[in-house]
Amino acid sequence: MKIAAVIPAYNEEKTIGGVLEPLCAHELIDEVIVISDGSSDNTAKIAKAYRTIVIELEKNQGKTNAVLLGVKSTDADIILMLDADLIGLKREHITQLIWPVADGQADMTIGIFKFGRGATDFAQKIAPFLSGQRGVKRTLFCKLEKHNVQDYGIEMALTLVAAKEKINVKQVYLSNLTHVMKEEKRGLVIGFLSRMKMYFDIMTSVVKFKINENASS
Ligand SMILES: O=c1ccn([C@@H]2O[C@H](COP(=O)(O)OP(=O)(O)O)[C@@H](O)[C@H]2O)c(=O)[nH]1
Ligand SMILES: O=C(O)[C@@H](COP(=O)(O)O)O[C@H]1O[C@H](CO)[C@@H](O)[C@H](O)[C@H]1O
Repeated sequence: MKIAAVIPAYNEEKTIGGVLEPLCAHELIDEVIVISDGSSDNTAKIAKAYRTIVIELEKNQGKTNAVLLGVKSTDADIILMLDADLIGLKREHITQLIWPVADGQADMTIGIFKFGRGATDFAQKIAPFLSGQRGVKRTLFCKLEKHNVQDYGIEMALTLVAAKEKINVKQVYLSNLTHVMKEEKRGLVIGFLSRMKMYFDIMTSVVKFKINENASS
């Protein structure tokens, strides 16, 4: 059974090294694929210094496209999805996300921050289905194709497909892990506007899913 980590990264030079360090050292991970999504900083350069495959997109294509390109580039049976802006990623978090899927206890894991930072813990407590930290059986990605998901819609779409297919989903708590929030990366105004765009992408993904389901029933 082959396991690949897929890391979408858009201008994450400050944090990507801290994600790749434990990932590349983990014995259960066969491949680490970084998709630099039109980054204009040193994200790709830093990623290349590790045991990784780096796909460099010339233009920004959005998180969903970046992840799906990464999945298409590997024949791994299990995909570990991780964001490149995590702070505090440890070996045990990686094991927690992949082991239930590798061991057949679950088809997808969803990682929830706990004891990281108040704001990011709270966001994941109220919307665990949005988390970008997941172990996912490859077959689940095939079921996404007809939904034409874009930008920040991928996690919501995976969650909806999993519920529809009644597949086994396991939530795992990732202690002392957090990420850099949009407002911290881009400033309050642009960060807030990016957050609103993200919610729009998520809603669009729900609407597309419902329309497709109604059309095929
Ligand atoms: O157009 C984008 C936006 C985000 N990301 C990556 O997707 C992950 C999750 O993004 P996040 O929720 O942190 O959003 P952001 O704060 O980057 O908008 C991070 O690794 C980003 O670098 C990406 O590859 N392309
Ligand atoms: O936690 C959240 O509310 C959002 C927004 O994250 P930021 O705090 O703006 O980095 O991020 C989560 O949801 C996104 C959409 O599903 C995912 O792409 C992120 O990976 C996830 O962390």
